[in-house]
Amino acid sequence: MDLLKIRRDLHKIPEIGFQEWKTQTYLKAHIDTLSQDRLEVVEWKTGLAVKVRGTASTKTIGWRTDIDGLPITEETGLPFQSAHPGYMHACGHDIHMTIALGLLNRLIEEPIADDAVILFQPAEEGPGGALPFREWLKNDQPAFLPDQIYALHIAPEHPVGTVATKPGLLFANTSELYIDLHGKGGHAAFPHLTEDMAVAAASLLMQLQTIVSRNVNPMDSAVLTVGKLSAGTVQNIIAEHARLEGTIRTLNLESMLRVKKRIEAICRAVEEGYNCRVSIDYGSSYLEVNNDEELAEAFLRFADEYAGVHAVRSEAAMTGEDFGYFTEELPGVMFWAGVDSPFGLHHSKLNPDEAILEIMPEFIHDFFRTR
Ligand SMILES: CC(=O)N[C@@H](CCC[C@H](N)C(=O)O)C(=O)O
Repeated sequence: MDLLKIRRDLHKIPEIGFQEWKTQTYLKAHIDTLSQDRLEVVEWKTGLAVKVRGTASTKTIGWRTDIDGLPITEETGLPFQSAHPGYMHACGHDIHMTIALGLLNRLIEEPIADDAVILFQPAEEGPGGALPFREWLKNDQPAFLPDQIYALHIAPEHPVGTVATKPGLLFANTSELYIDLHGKGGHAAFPHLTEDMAVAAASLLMQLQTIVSRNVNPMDSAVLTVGKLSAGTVQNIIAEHARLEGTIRTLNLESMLRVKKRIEAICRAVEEGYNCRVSIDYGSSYLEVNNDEELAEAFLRFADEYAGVHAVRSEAAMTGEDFGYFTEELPGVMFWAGVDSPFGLHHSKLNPDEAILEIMPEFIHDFFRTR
């Protein structure tokens, strides 16, 4: 199986959450070329679940890969860069999918005792595919629901061969944040006759920055990032609409609720102070990823002794991952896997080292044997 070609083919066709139709077609076409003797494949929206029958199964081991891209214009200049203008696999899901296909191939070539399922899950970046996928598996395809589940995420800051994780809390819980401000716009020369939403939004953005520093216990942690701020139409019209788009990250639901209460209070004050209407939409939210203590320790021990792999005990991170909906109900482990790129996740120049493709499918296959 030519994993390099697969990764580059997938890299060219990034699609956002629940639009991954070309990706699904590509994955299906590839799976069709494999020996079908032990395989069963079911489709869910733009995703897929593939079961490989083991030789003497007592349980089902799961592997999850996400499959969506991001709305970012790629700037790597690579010969196989995105053919979809404005979209890019800037979070490594092309690498994740290729590793999953490589693992599938190894499970077919050399079956393990237990059954294995590989879940190709849409919409990790948003609005979140894991929760509805999990519910569908539970209700409609229980034979595809694993007893344990594993997943990786590429880590640009680590060299290839390094895997990093920890027992317990690994990733934050998240909520998207969309705030719209509406007021009276007008001519740039007559500000006293208008309510300028550009100024109101600027003030709101600065006030939001006080929440983490002033309202969250310093011994706890939270992030409030506004990634996009837009207002107005042209340079000489006072804006009647502004919009902030962001994300909130906390380590527990209680802090998430506290941050949201403060956002709402500040928005009410901005309404009053700038004589405008402010509406808040929290979009989609993800549960924190909690690694099973015992399985994470077993994973780290296995990785530590595996030739060519270096195991690191990581810190928790403020990254979000809807894999948390799997670890909510199933014992599982997510880990970082090094890809050594000077540009990080969600960067238009992210360029993971493809050498990871030579290591990971074999490593995961061998780890699955020990489960
Ligand atoms: C691994 C990773 O980068 N995940 C995303 C998940 C985004 C969740 C949601 N759209 C949000 O922005 O809150 C991340 O940004 O951490």
